[in-house]
Formats: sequence, structure tokens, C-alpha cells
Amino acid sequence: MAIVELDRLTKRYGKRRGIEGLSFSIEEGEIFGFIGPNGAGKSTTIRILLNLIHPTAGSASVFGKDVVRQSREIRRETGYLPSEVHYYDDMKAVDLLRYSAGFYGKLDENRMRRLAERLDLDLSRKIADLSFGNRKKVGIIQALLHRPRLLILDEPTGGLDPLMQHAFFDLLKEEQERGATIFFSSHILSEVQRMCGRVAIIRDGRLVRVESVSRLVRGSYKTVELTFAAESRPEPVRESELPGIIRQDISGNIMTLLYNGNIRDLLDYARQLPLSDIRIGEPSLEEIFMHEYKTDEGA
Ligand SMILES: Nc1ncnc2c1ncn2[C@@H]1O[C@H](COP(=O)(O)OP(=O)(O)OP(=O)(O)O)[C@@H](O)[C@H]1O
Repeated sequence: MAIVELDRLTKRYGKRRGIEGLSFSIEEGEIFGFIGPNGAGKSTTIRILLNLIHPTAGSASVFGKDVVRQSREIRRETGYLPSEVHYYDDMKAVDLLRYSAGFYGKLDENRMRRLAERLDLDLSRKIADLSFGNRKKVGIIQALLHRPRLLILDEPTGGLDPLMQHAFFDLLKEEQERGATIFFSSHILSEVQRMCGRVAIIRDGRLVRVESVSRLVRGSYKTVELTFAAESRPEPVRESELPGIIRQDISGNIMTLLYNGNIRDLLDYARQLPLSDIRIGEPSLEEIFMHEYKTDEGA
């Protein structure tokens, strides 16, 4: 069953574009990435799902319920971590969590304490005295505390140091294991690559593509690093010589290609070159993403 479903979802801010005709769905139990640069429309999409703003056209549903008409029911089973958390500064973290848990029924004190321990957060501190990263932890606990069916995370790792990111990702995996679905918005590709099964790529308010991370990374793209023997210098390759070169870069005696052509053609071509080494590998999501953006320019 689709947990989140967008159907030609559109939001305009007056004449300004927010998002335009987004359609995709997220299945139960997925960790689904939502990636795009700043201003692409990620927060706009999320805010519509939470009924914080209304769509201009199209529709969206969560758990099969309409996000505008049935938002209260949706919210009860959803955990949301906003990109920036604003709280009543004067409250202690523990009181804030108790207070917000009240919206979802009975507070599970044990779960709250366990989550705080895992994230190394002192619950007795006042919000005002917490660093940005520690406030983020309060937000994470708040989002997870009531064991939501759907977790919506908007740029969740900002402010967390690498150790805490690790602890946080472990928590998310556990949430997934208990059956939760996770919508993970980010512009950090490495974390999306690490956490998510599928991703939607969004740019300028429009969907570029939806793809499984493994296919995006493995796909037909290769990175090829050709090291030329000393004394020889690489010359740029022409498209007619070797079709399928997406990008090439020459630095000293090393030539790096992003390539999606036929691997035999590549090897035939490489055989004629005065090489001392060759490496063929999988590009990072980052490299593919850059390419997606490049080829779409001016479209
Ligand atoms: N309240 C608003 N009024 C006018 N335009 C807005 C408003 N909110 C967002 N926009 C515009 O909508 C577009 C999408 O913004 P949005 O915040 O959804 O992007 P984002 O992908 O979440 O980026 P970021 O990572 O910076 O939050 C941007 O062009 C932005 O300027």
C-alpha cells in the first residue's frame, strides 16, 4: 500500500513557483529520499503533506487519506522533524517532550529516556541552554516518541556531529524494522545514498526522476580513471572517438571520465593509449546528480 501519494501536486506562491505537478508515491516500510538543492521545493512539499499550507492544484494523500480534509488523522500517526526547530526556550527538554507527547495520547517515559540516552541528550537542561545540535536531538525524540507509522524528516542531520549522525541513522533503521515508513529530505547525497532505498530528485519545483539508489549508482554509469605513463599527456577525447562520455576531466597525467557507453568500446579505446593504470568504478550519487542537473539545463 502507498503510504504517501502525490498526484500532480502544485503550489504557487502568488506568481512564484513553489512546486509544479509532482507525482510519486512511497510504499510502506521504505526509507525514501527526497533530494534537491536549496529552493527546489522540498519543504513546500512536506508542508503540504502536513497541511501547514494548502496546494494550489493537484492532491496528496497519506495512509490513503486526503492531506487537506483528513489532516488530523494523518498527524496522529506521523512524526515530523522540521529543518529548523523552534521551541519555548524557557522549558526544560523533558517538559517540552512530555507536553508534546500529550497530543498523541500516553507518554512512554521509558522510550523517551532510552532515546535521550542513545542521542546523548541531557533532558534536564533548558531549551535555551541547548546548542543547535542538541535542540535537533529534542526534535528527533519528539518526532519518534509516539512510534509513528510515517516519519517526515526535513534536513534531519544539520547540526549533528558524525557520531550523533551515526546514532541517529541506527535509530532510523530500527524504526524501519518496526515497520515505519520514512520520508527523508536532504541535499546531502552521501547520507541519502547510505540510508535510502529509493529517491525522488527534484529541481526547480519539478520532479527530475524517481529511482532506486542502487540503480542510480550502479546503472550504466561508470567512473573511469586513466593514468597516462610518465612523459605522455592526455588529450581530450572527442565524442566521435568514444560515444558515451558524459563528462571528462584532465588533471596532470590523469584523465577521469563519467561514462555510460559500451564497456568494450571503452576498453578498445583505452588499449591504444599509453596508460600506466586504469580504474573503473561506480560513481557516487553526487556525480550522477551533478550530471542530471547539467543535462537538464536549458530544457
Ligand atoms: N512563503 C513563501 N512565499 C513565497 N515563495 C516561497 C515561500 N516559501 C517558499 N517559496 C519559494 O518556493 C520555492 C521552493 O522553496 P522550498 O523552501 O520548498 O525549497 P526547499 O527545497 O525546501 O529548499 P531549502 O532546502 O532551502 O529549504 C523557492 O523558490 C522559494 O523561494
